[in-house]
Amino acid sequence: MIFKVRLIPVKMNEFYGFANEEDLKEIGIIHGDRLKLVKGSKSITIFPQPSQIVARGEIGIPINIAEELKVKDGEEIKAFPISRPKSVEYIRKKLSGKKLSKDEIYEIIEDIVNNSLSEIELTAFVVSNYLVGMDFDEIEWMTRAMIETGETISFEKGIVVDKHSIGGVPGNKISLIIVPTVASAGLLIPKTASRAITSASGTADTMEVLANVNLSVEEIKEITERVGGVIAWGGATNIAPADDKIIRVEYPLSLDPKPQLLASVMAKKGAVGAKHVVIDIPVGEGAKISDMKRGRELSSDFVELGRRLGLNVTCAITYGGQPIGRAVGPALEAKEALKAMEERKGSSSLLEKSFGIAGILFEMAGIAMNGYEYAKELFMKGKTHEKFLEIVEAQGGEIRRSEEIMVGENTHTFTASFEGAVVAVRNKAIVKIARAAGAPKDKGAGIVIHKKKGEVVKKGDPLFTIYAEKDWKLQNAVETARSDFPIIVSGMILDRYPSFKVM
Ligand SMILES: O=P(O)(O)OC[C@H]1O[C@H](OP(=O)(O)O)[C@H](O)[C@@H]1O
Ligand SMILES: O=c1cc[nH]c(=O)[nH]1
Repeated sequence: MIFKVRLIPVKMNEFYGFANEEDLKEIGIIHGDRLKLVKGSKSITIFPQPSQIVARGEIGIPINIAEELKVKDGEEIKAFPISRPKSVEYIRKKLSGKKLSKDEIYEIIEDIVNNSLSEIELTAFVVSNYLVGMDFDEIEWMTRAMIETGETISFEKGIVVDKHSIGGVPGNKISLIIVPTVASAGLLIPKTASRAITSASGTADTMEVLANVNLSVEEIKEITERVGGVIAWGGATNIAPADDKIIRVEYPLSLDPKPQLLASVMAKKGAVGAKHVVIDIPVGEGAKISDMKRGRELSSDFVELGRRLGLNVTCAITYGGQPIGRAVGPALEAKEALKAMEERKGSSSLLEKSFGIAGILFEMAGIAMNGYEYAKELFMKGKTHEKFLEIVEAQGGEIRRSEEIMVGENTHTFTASFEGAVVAVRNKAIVKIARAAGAPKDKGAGIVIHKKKGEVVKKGDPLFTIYAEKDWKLQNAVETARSDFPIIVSGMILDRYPSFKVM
C-alpha cells in the first residue's frame, strides 16, 4: 500500500507510527503487528497505532523515525505488513525454561539493536531471564552478541583499565572520584556508565549535571588518549547498543536479572578493550545482593565471564547496606563528589570505597604495591580534583566549583521525634522517595541524609532533607517518606496494627 507521510512533531523511543483504523483493517494489521516502511533503498519497521489524527491514506511518523528514513511531510512511501521476527519464538522458548542456542541469542540481540522487537517482547525477554535465567554459555553468547552488534574501541598504547558497579545502592557516586584518580596516575580509563536502573541516579545521570555524557566512540577515544579518562553514557554511544534498550525496560520494573547484569556490565568493558577490570558488588539489606554468599557467587561469575572474554577481572565486595555518602540524586551527588575533591575530605563511605577500588586497579596494573595508599595520596595531593576538572572540560562542561551546582529549591526536612541511635537507613525507601521527588529526570531532586547508621540523634535533630524542583513532587515525596520511613531510630514504632485507634 502507498501512504502519504504526515510528520508528527514528537520523538519516540519505540518505533511507533500512526495509521487510520480503516486502513489498518484493510491491510489486516492488529495491535502489535509490524509494518515495513520503504523509501528508496531505506526501510524501517514500525508498530502502527490506530489513530484518528491521520486521515485515510496517511501514515503518521514521529520526526526521529522520519529522519532515519529520510522522508519529508507529504511524501509518498510504500508500506507492507511483515511477520513477527523469529526471535519472538526464541523468547517464548526461554520463557518455557529451555536453553537458547548461540544463533538464537545473536538473533534476539540483533533484533533488539534494530528496534525490531516491541517493548512488550523486549520486556518478555527481560522477564524470561529473571524467571528462568541463563547458563554460562548463554551468558557468554549474549555478552559477545552485545559487543559484536556495536562499535568497539582499541587503544594503540597505554594500559586500559576500567571499573563498574553492579549498582543497587543509592548515592554510589564513586566513579566520579575513581576515574580521575586512576587517570591521574597515567592509566587509561574510558568509562561508560548506564543511567539509573534501580537507583535514583546512575553514574551517567550524575556526570551529566557537570558535563556532556553523550559522547561518540571517536570522542571517547580522543578524550581518553588526551586526558586519561572519560565518564560517558553508554546509551549515547554505539558501544553495546542493545544494553541501553534493555535498561529502558528494566528501569520501570526496577529489575536487573543476573544474566542481563553480567552481560550488560561485561559487554561495556569488553568493547573498550579494558585489560584490568574491577567490579564493585555492594552487598547488604536492600541492595541487589543481600548476603556475602551470593556476593561471592556473583564475583565468581564475573571472574569466569572475564576469563572467557579475555579480561582480567577482580571483584570488590563492598558494604551496600546503606547509601554511599550522604547525597542521593543527580545534582546532589555531583555536588558531594566535587566538594570532596575540592576540600580533600568527605564522607568516609565515599572516600574509602573510592580509594579501595582505585587501589585494586593500581595493583592489577602493577603500578603500586599498596594501591589504596597510592590512591589516597593522589587524592590528598589534589591530583584527583585537577584531573576531574580536566575531564569535565574535555567533555564540554562549564561548572568548576561545587557551589555552582543547582539543586531543587523545594525542600522538606524530617527531624527525629525522640532520642536514640540510627539503626538503619533503608536503601529501597531512600530510592522510592528520591524518585517521587523527581530523580533522576529532575536533576535537582533527591535526598540528603543527615544521620546514618550508628549515629546518635537527639530529639529535633534533622534526619534527612528532600529536595525537589517542583512543589507537587516534593509533596509526593513527603507522603512517600511518611508511609515508608527511610531512617530507623532505635526505639521507634515501625508500624501500628490494627492501625485504628481504640477510644
Ligand atoms: O544502581 P542502579 O541504578 O541499579 O545501577 C546502575 C548504576 O550502576 C553502574 O554504576 P557505574 O557506572 O559503575 O558507576 C551503572 O553504570 C549505573 O550508574
Ligand atoms: O551497567 C549496568 C550496571 C548494573 N546493571 C546493569 O544491567 N548494567
